[in-house]
Amino acid sequence: MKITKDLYQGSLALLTDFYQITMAYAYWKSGKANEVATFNLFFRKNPFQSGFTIAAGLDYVIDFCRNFHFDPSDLKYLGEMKNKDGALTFEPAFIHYLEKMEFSCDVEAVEEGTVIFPHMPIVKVTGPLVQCQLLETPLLNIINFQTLIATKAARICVAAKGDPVLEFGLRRAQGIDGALAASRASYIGGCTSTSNVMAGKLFGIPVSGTHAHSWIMSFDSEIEAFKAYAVAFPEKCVFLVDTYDTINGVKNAIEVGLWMREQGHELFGIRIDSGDLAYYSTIARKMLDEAGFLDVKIVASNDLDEHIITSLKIQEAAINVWGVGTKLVTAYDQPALGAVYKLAAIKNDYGVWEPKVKVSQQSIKINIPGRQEVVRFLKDGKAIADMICLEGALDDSKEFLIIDPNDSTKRKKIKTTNLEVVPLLKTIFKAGKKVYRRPSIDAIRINAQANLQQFDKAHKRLVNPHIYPVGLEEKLFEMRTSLVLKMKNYEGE
Ligand SMILES: Nc1ncnc2c1ncn2[C@@H]1O[C@H](COP(=O)(O)OP(=O)(O)OP(=O)(O)O)[C@@H](O)[C@H]1O
Ligand SMILES: O=P(O)(O)OC[C@H]1O[C@H](OP(=O)(O)OP(=O)(O)O)[C@H](O)[C@@H]1O
Ligand SMILES: O=C(O)c1cccnc1
Ligand SMILES: [Mg+2]
Repeated sequence: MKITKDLYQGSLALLTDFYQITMAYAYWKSGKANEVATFNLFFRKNPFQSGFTIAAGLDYVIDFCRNFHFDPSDLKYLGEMKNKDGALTFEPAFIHYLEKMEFSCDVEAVEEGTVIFPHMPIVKVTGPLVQCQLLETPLLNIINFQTLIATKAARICVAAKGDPVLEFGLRRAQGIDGALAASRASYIGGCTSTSNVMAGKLFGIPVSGTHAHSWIMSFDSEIEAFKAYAVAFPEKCVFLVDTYDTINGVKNAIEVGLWMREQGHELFGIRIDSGDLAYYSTIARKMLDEAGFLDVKIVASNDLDEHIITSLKIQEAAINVWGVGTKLVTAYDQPALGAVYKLAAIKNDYGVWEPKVKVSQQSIKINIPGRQEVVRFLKDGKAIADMICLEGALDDSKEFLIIDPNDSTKRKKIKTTNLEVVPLLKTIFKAGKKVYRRPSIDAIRINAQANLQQFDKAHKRLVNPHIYPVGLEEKLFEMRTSLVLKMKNYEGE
């Protein structure tokens, strides 16, 4: 069994819900497969009651689209599929059609590391209806998870106030790919390194780590264990001090630190992994300082998240580095983002785009119809509002009224004079050809930090953040309202 060896290489086309294939077949059979459509990928609520979200996963989406094709083994599997009555599920001519299918869509997307908000298209796919449809599930699978984890990591880093955050999640992550994708997204969100060596190799993320309790337990004494570790790693050596008795462990770390100093080496840090982290870190700091180890770092771990880190900061815990695993990579308090992928427009026989809407009893679930753009308005480098508008709206006017999609009484006037207007959607594929240069993972991480800098700290507050204004441009709002009313009448409500 090959586990991840072939992942992201060759065909991943069957990594989709069966209904995408059945729809593809039915589109093909009814002659609709090549109608041109636009789908938008967006989410409806920031995760973790956060005031912001960090986009991640586009690099996987690019790989997925570039490799989009059906392998002979995929075609065989689908071609041999039978209904209960024994008849083939898909006609051979459809299997042949899939064999010849080449990715030919336009893709626009928000770059990874960008701060994003509910309702805005994060990925916009335009192309043959059948291809757009087949992309729904894999695109959601990729973007939902990585965006969720990048956001969790960013929140943890906000709590850590600039201290390094080491991602330690592999052992508790959701399987192999969950772990790899989580390490990548955590780094984008601001973590300093991962403990996952494979993620280090695959994505070029720095790897780092300390040692486990088992290392200490395998020796007759803690001192012996520390010394042996220092011999193996005289630089950047971190001792785990809580195997038997934390205060005694710190004493032993100091003793071995002095011994290292005699050999011309400096102890880098200690790690505390249990007990009251505020209490023990404060005592450890005092002991280390008094022994002349002012630069020795104190690493803390053990079920940390943004809220415990905030609490430890308030308690003035003497912690310099945070090791965070389970609650980061599993997005413990909200395990899914809930982004969706909805049809927004179809080109009619006359080549004119027709907006499409899905009506719902819950107004938050009504999608935004039509071909859209998203822009961010910056004033003196600070983000003041985002606008979702119909394509071309920015060419027509310098003044806009934006309206909250969920509450039409919330409105804001924007005059673009003196504002920087930043379009958020970048062209990634044009007619199936990649036109976007993929940034390095470090550039993406820097982009996330730079993006977060543009937002007032009120939006980054971890609890009850101030809601950042994102509105529909007036004409789009009105078009949406009238389309919803029309569709409701049509359905006789
Ligand atoms: N001063 C503190 N303020 C708030 N939370 C803390 C503080 N110190 C530790 N914590 C958190 O409290 C929880 C303690 O968990 P738990 O009681 O399971 O661990 P422990 O008994 O200290 O360690 P272990 O079970 O690993 O030996 C952890 O989530 C930890 O991060
Ligand atoms: O707590 P997390 O945020 O997931 O960070 C990773 C944890 O993994 C390690 O121990 P492990 O949990 O395997 O054993 P322990 O519970 O005995 O410390 C490490 O010492 C941390 O406690
Ligand atoms: O390197 C560490 O200290 C580490 C790695 C994984 C999990 N817990 C701790
Ligand atoms: Mg643990």
